[in-house]
Amino acid sequence: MTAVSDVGRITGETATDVVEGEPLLEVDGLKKYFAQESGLLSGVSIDTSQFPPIDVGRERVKAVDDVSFDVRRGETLGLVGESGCGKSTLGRTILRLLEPTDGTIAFKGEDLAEMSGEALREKRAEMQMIFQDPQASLDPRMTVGRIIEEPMRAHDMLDDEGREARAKELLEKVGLDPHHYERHPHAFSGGQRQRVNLARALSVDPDFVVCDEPVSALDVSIQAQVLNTMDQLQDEFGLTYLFIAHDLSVIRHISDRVAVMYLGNIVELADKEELFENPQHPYTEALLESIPIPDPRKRNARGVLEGEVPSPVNPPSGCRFRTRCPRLIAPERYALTDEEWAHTRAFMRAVKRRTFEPTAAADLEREFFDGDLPSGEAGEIVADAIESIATDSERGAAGGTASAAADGGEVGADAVDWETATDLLLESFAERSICARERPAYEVDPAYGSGTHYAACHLHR
Ligand SMILES: Nc1ncnc2c1ncn2[C@@H]1O[C@H](COP(=O)(O)OP(=O)(O)OP(=O)(O)O)[C@@H](O)[C@H]1O
Repeated sequence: MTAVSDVGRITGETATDVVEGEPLLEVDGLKKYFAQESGLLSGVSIDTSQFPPIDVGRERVKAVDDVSFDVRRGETLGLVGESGCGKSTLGRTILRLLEPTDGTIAFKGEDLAEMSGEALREKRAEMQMIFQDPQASLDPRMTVGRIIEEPMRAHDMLDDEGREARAKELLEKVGLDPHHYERHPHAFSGGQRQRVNLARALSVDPDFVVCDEPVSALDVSIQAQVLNTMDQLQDEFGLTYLFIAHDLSVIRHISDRVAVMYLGNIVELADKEELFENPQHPYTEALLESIPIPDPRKRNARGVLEGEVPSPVNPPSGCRFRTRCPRLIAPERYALTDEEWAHTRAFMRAVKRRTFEPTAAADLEREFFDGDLPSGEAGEIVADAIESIATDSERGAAGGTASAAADGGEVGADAVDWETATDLLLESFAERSICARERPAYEVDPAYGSGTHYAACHLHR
């Protein structure tokens, strides 16, 4: 049970309106697009849903694109994903530090997305944010006492004396010496400064705190101490956390449930143990496999995420992870065996990334297909792709690749037509996969506990 300390009770209202375990925050269909000014031509996009259909100079960065989840009172929901996948934007949009493009953000049943002016200002006391860089977020000219009192002053809470008493009490609660009330931020270490930030966030007695990479800038040894303090404060103050981090070991330490974000979407959400022990999305699996393994003999077992995160301006259709996914699903039309598809997929990825030196067609067939191309239409497509890149093929004569034949019909490694092969393979296989056609959203049976396990992957269809 959560015990709310006296220092927490200054507004006379302690979120008793939402019972522990019930949703405190319900996010539905949330989008945050940024307009991005860009170069003359790169900025021209065609949007047939409007008139005129051409939109000049404005591209939209789809940082958060249709995200739905809830955060239950008293829990810590971890939010993890690679850099640039939209975690900070999601956290800030929820707190209305950024204007949402679409969707609802229900906090204790009231839609923050619709709120403005005084109503929103009042709500802000109930929701606070802690940022990554404790240095940058503390004004060096102010004493820590004043820094902690600032939000109380902004929300007209208590009188001068009351604020000072509360600031000193909070210093103690976050593990600092109340006598340091008059000190300036520079007198504190990084970990201590983050504790000052915690005290400041708690000063207005919030129910909900978005913590954006709060320990990423700290030494590993200090991280655990600050996380433990955050844990204690959560119990004592009855707090609910949305905890953003790219570091899975930090997420594992602090979270009750974990949401995994990729390119503006939540791709998996489950109880912590379920997510770590029974991951069901290939992106989550890849993230877990890329946790550094201390034992150097096991390093080769590490999975590595291939390629770059695509641009959020023009994200892939269907499942956003499909362009990097090692488990892309075969298009139904070819009726490939698992082995044929595994070979085809590996070949397609290798061609796309140009990870091999082209050789004779028979060598490529041996290397990628054990000398045995898939049967039927798929096999013909693969044979055509091989034809485009093999060093012994008659590309010019086949008429497929004019560039190869342009200099006297000499076909060598430099005339290899990677582009034709890549386009052919991607159009025939990747673009015809269900992964490219439909956005996945499934619930799977949990192996650990009984919590809901959401996995946005068509492997669960
Ligand atoms: N003000 C902005 N204008 C345009 N694009 C933005 C803006 N803020 C963020 N973005 C873009 O939105 C995407 C998501 O960024 P965001 O910072 O939310 O990701 P993140 O997962 O928090 O990454 P990091 O951990 O690196 O902060 C990125 O492509 C980023 O470049």
